[in-house]
Amino acid sequence: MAVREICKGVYSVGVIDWDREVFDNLLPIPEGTTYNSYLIEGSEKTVLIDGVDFGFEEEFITNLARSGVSKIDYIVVNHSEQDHSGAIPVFLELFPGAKVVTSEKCKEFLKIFHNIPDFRIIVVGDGETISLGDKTLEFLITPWVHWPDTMMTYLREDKILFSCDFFGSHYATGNLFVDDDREMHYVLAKRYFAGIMMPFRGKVKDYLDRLSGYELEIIAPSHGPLYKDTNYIIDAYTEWSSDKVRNRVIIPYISMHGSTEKMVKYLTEALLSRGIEVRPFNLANADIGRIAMDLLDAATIIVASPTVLFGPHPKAANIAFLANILKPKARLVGIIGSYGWGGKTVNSLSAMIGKLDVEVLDPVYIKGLPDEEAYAGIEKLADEILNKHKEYNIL
Ligand SMILES: Cc1cc2nc3c(=O)[nH]c(=O)nc-3n(C[C@H](O)[C@H](O)[C@H](O)COP(=O)(O)O)c2cc1C
Repeated sequence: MAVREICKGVYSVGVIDWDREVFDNLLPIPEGTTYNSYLIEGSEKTVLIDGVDFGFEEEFITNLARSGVSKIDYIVVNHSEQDHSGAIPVFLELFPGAKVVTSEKCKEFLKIFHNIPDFRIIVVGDGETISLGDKTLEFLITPWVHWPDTMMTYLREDKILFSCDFFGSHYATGNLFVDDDREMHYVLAKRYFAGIMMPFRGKVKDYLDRLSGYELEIIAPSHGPLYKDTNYIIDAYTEWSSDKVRNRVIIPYISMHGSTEKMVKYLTEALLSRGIEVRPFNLANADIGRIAMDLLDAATIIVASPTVLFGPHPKAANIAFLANILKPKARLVGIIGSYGWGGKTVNSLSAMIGKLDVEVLDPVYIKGLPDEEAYAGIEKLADEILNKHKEYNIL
C-alpha cells in the first residue's frame, strides 16, 4: 500500500492483503483485508499507531522508508494480536530509540508473544495523554472488543479516533476511505462485527456511549477503509449491538441421505407462507462467516441434523458450538432432523447451545424419511415460530 496522507501530518503506512481468504483459520474473508498502520508527525515527536501482520514486514518497512521518516519516538499498540503486532519486533530492531506505548494488559501479551523487554514499553492508563508537540494523543482503555487488552487512541487536534479492531472490516481496497462502495462495505463490516464483536455486544454499547462524548471527524480502524462519515459506522454498530431481532429464521442444516433436507425444505416453505424470512444454509459447503452474519439479527435459529453414531452430524455440532460462543441475539431455537434407530442428537445439540439465552421449541425429530405426521409436526413448529415472532412484535 502506498503511503497516503489522511490529513496534515497523519499518514496511512499499512499494507493490503489482497489474497487472504480465511481469518484465524476460522472465518472466511471473501474480500481479503488490510493491516492498517498510521504515522503521526507532531512538531516534537513522531508516532506510529499499530503495526502489521507477520510476513508483511518488508512492505511495512518500505512504506516507512518512503514516508521519509528518520526517527520514530513511539509505537502505540492498541491491541497485541499478531495481525497488528507481528511486524513490531522487526520495527523495534530498526528503530532502536522507539518505545512501545500500550495498556498494562497489552504489555503482558506483547511480552508473551514477542518477548519485548520492559525497558522498551511505556504503560498508559485510561484517559492518559502523550504530547507530540502540536498534537496530543489520548488513550481510551476499552477492554473486550475483542481481547482483554484492547484500547483506542484519540488524536485530539485532528479529531481522529484510531479504533483498532472496533469499526473494522476485512476489505482489501485501494480506497483509503469508505466511498461509493458503501453497500459492499456495509456487508463486510457486518460480517466482521458478527465474527469478532458479536460476543461482546454489551461492551460495544458501553464504548459507543463513551465515544458519543468525543468529536469524531475521522475514524481510522486497523482493518479496512477509514470513515469520514463517522455516523455511518456508529449507527451501524448501534443497530448491530442492539437487542433488536428481525423476523427471520436461519436454518443451518446437513443431510446425508436427504431426509433432513426434505424437512428443511418443507419448513422453509411453511415459514415463507407465514410471512417469515428464511435462510437455510447447507452446511456441506457453507460459508461460516456468512452464517455468523445472518446469526447476528435472526430471531430464530433452527439447527437441522441427522443422527450419526448416536449424536449430531459433526458439521451441525460445529455450527451449534459456534453459535454458542458467538452469542447471537436470537430468542428462539429449535432442532429438527432424522434418525435411524436411536441416539442423543437432540440432547447433545441442546447442551451445545446451553449458553444462549433463548426459548427452546419442541424438537421435530423423526425416524427415517418424513411422512404426513412429520410434516404435520413441521407445520406446528412453523405456527409456534409465527406466534413467537408476533409476541416479539417483529412481524
Ligand atoms: C455413518 C452413519 C451413522 C449413523 N448412525 C446412526 C446412529 O447412531 N443412530 C441412528 O439413529 N441413526 C444413525 N444413522 C442413520 C441416519 O441417522 C438415518 O439414516 C437418517 O434418516 C439420515 O438422515 P439424512 O437422510 O438427513 O441424512 C447413521 C447413518 C450413517 C450414514
